[in-house]
Amino acid sequence: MSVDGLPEKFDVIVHPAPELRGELRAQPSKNYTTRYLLAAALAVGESRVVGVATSEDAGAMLRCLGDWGAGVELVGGDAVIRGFGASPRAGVTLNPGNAGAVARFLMGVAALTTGTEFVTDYPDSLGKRPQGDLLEALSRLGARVQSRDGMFPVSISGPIRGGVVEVSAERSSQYASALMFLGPLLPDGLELRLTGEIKSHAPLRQTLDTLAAFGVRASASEDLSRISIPGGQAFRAGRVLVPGDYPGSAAILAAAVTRPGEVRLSNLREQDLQGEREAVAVLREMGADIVRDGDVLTVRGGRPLHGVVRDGDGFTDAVQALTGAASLAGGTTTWENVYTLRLKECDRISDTRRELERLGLSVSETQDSLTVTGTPSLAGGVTADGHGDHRMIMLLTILGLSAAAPIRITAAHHIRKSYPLFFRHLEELGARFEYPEATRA
Ligand SMILES: O=C(O)C1=C[C@@H](OP(=O)(O)O)[C@@H](O)[C@H](O)C1
Ligand SMILES: C=C(OP(=O)(O)O)C(=O)O
Repeated sequence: MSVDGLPEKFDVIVHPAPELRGELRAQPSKNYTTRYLLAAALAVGESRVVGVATSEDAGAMLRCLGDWGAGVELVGGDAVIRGFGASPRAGVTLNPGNAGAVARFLMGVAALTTGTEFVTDYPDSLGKRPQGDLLEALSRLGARVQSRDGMFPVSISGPIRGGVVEVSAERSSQYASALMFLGPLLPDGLELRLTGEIKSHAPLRQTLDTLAAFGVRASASEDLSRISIPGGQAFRAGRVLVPGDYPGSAAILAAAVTRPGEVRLSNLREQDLQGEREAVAVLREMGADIVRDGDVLTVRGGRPLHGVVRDGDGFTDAVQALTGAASLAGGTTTWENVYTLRLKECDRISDTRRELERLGLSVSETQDSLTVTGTPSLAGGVTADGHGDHRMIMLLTILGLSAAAPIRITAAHHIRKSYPLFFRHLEELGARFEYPEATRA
């Protein structure tokens, strides 16, 4: 039984919510869960990752680390990891499911082994996402690499010594993060040169933060184009606490600002490297009433909102949620510099335009931007395609709560990739859902 108690595969019917009211604790951060679990496995000895996420991506990381030889035990809400240090088991086939960051981080570390295979049971999602930039960097460092045109399935064989290497950061920051986990364990370390226009700076800083939390030395230029990681280091086992998750909470906040009522969301620390923290400022700029008291945000919903023009790259995983608010706001919103959204679980620019148009909204796109003109009176009464993408499902749910008639979202169980309790949390606030059998995989 999954943590949400819902069927294995389901569509969701989202009923209009007259108001949202109540208190929630933000779920554990996706990005810190994946990082802390990996760093714990790269340490020798026992680490405790306190309050890990229960999502599919967290499960994928735990499963792969276990397959590589780490001891993995879930104790209450914590993960106790006995690490394999610099010696993950060779000759293993890993399946990271649909988890992009997990897949990329593990592919970097695979250069420590004399051979690791990567497969996915999500050929239409992770299987279509590009891995070439990372594979090229590993290959230039001397690893033997095979792939299907830079995509899954992939095989990587080391060992390698390290040194100076360029890696493109134009399509994803995850390639550079992957090398940052590998670098300290190589004899010669890594001098990373990030090429192209660097995207997603925030997750790179979260990786640096994680290395520091595990006693690993690394230094970076201010613009992150040069990252220097001395070799021959060890990750130091210890105890780390996973902070609250801003990307998933952005969806709760967007739902709360667009309905009448009052919602308190705790466990969201103010000083945090998650870029999606900016969702709070963006919603305020749109006219939302959100007040912070320490780690608690209080939203008084139902205020009229207006559109904004923003560079979305700094809060990439909150763009879908904020598009939910923008779709219900007066005027037009544009997210600029969001090309990388095309390379996520679905094409979050074109697929979003299609779904919003199906709901009667006026939307346009360029190669690297998305523009939506909002409406305070959404008709609903349609079936929308969740595109197997948790963040698309969050966006459509936000709209369903405000539409005049219910919206059905296909294959809504994919919410579990990052936020298994999303519907349950909204139910606690008064929302109403039905969970009929899924009409697609
Ligand atoms: O490093 C990470 O944990 C992540 C980096 C981001 O990806 P990109 O760097 O591809 O934008 C983000 O979208 C993803 O959900 C998690
Ligand atoms: C894009 C995402 O995840 P990943 O790249 O880790 O699959 C996300 O969480 O929205």
